[in-house]
Amino acid sequence: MQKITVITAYDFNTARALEESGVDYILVGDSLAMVALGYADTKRVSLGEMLICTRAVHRGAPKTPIITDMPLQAVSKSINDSLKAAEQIIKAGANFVKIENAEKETLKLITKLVAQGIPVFGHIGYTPQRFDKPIVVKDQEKLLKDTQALEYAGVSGIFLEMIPSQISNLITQSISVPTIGIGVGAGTSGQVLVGDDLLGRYNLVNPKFLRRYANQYSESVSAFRNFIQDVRSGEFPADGESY
Ligand SMILES: Nc1nc(=O)c2c([nH]1)NC[C@@H]1CN(c3ccc(C(=O)N[C@@H](CCC(=O)O)C(=O)O)cc3)CN21
Ligand SMILES: CC(C)C(=O)C(=O)O
Ligand SMILES: [Mg+2]
Repeated sequence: MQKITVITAYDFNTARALEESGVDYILVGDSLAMVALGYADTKRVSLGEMLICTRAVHRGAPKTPIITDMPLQAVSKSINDSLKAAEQIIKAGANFVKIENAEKETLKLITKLVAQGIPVFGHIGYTPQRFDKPIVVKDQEKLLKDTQALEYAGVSGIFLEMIPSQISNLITQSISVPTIGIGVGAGTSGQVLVGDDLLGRYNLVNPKFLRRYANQYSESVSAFRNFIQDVRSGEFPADGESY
């Protein structure tokens, strides 16, 4: 089977480029909290902010399946509020919601969402909404139990973040839904990276799992500097560049 590819996007123009690239899924990750909004972590992003980005991505990539993260603020309330939040995310253009961890309350929520026809991806291992800093999660027994519980709850697939590759392989072999890995080795059904990370556009984290395919941050700085220099020296605008 061909591997599944997932890349995050938070805005219209990045979504356009992703749709043209032929990626399998676009993830509107709550990583947008850090990457697009400048918060210190993913915990404080609001449902409203996730909705704005989901709508923008849907406009840019109307044909690509979109997965949107349920923000912590939408899952730490009553189950009814969480259900309403998920409905709003789907109305904004997402095809799936993704929810971190496999605790009892989370499994209950997933079961209800699936029963209402809202497809869900799970996310276990390092789950940033519940941890203060990145760690590798190694409790094989718990991870296997959690995956089975998520599959039973009806998830469409499971994101695995920062767990040892042997455990990730074991999980992938033991369930019938696809696994999407980040920092868990090559044995998963697919791989995900944050789009801004792989473009070299966001350089405030440097995880081992990150491969950079461009250096857009430094390219941006030098393009901005060139403009500034051209304006200051009178090189811009030239005669043909005005009305
Ligand atoms: N831009 C970005 N990329 C991501 O992959 C990402 C986010 N944001 N935000 C949400 C989570 C957080 N994730 C992260 C964030 C940082 C590291 C990281 O810097 N790891 C380093 C340092 C670990 C440490 O501080 O101890 C590493 O070497 O793995 C890993 C995963 C993955 N997700
Ligand atoms: C790192 C991926 C899996 C994610 O959850 C995000 O971008 O928020
Ligand atoms: Mg996330």
